[in-house]
Amino acid sequence: MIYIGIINVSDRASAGVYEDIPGKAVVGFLTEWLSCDWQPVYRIIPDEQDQLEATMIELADTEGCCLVVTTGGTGPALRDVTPEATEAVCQKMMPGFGELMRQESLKYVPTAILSRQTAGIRNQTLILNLPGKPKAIGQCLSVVFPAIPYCVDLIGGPFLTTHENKMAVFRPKS
Ligand SMILES: Nc1ncnc2c1ncn2[C@@H]1O[C@H](COP(=O)(O)OP(=O)(O)OP(=O)(O)O)[C@@H](O)[C@H]1O
Ligand SMILES: Nc1nc2c(c(=O)[nH]1)N[C@H]1C(S)=C(S)[C@@H](COP(=O)(O)O)O[C@H]1N2
Repeated sequence: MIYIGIINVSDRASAGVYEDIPGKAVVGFLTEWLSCDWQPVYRIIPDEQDQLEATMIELADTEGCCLVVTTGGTGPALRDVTPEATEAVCQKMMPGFGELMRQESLKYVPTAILSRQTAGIRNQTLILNLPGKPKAIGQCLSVVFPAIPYCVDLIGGPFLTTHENKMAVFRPKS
């Protein structure tokens, strides 16, 4: 089975003040796009760096997720520590993901540059940050997703397939 982790990083969602709209949106897009069998491994946690690092490590190392998507905690506010946690648990950073998502988000909001969203590799897991705004989820995930299956191939993960009419992915011919 292919496992994909989804972590909603939000003080308010973890306290039950918000319904977890961003996390559910990630599951919704992946369900629409992926044609392979997969299962979500789902967590909602507060913006606490230690807890976030421990959760990323658990989903990558123990649950065996090939991809972990976080939502929220990427901004400049004091409690926003998702990029720091991502960097702390990854051996390799993948700055192109953040660059492309910010460029795309700028088409929608001038505050796109306030997100420090990034991505990185922990062993055989790609960890990807999305902003917490529900609308940002699809805008950001759809623009980077075409490169994700090949990235997962390159780190020795499972072969992710998609419905071509919903989400066309790109794998260079070897
Ligand atoms: N379920 C939701 N419903 C409506 N808006 C949401 C929801 N989740 C997040 N947002 C919006 O996205 C913004 C950023 O979300 P994020 O989860 O990073 O929260 P935050 O601003 O860090 O606040 P906190 O961590 O205290 O909950 C929120 O300020 C809010 O405007
Ligand atoms: N596509 C998109 N990107 C976005 C936004 C948005 O509404 N749509 N909001 C921005 C704002 S206002 C902030 S503060 C940062 C960080 O959001 P986060 O703390 O919820 O991760 O994301 C930015 N990126």
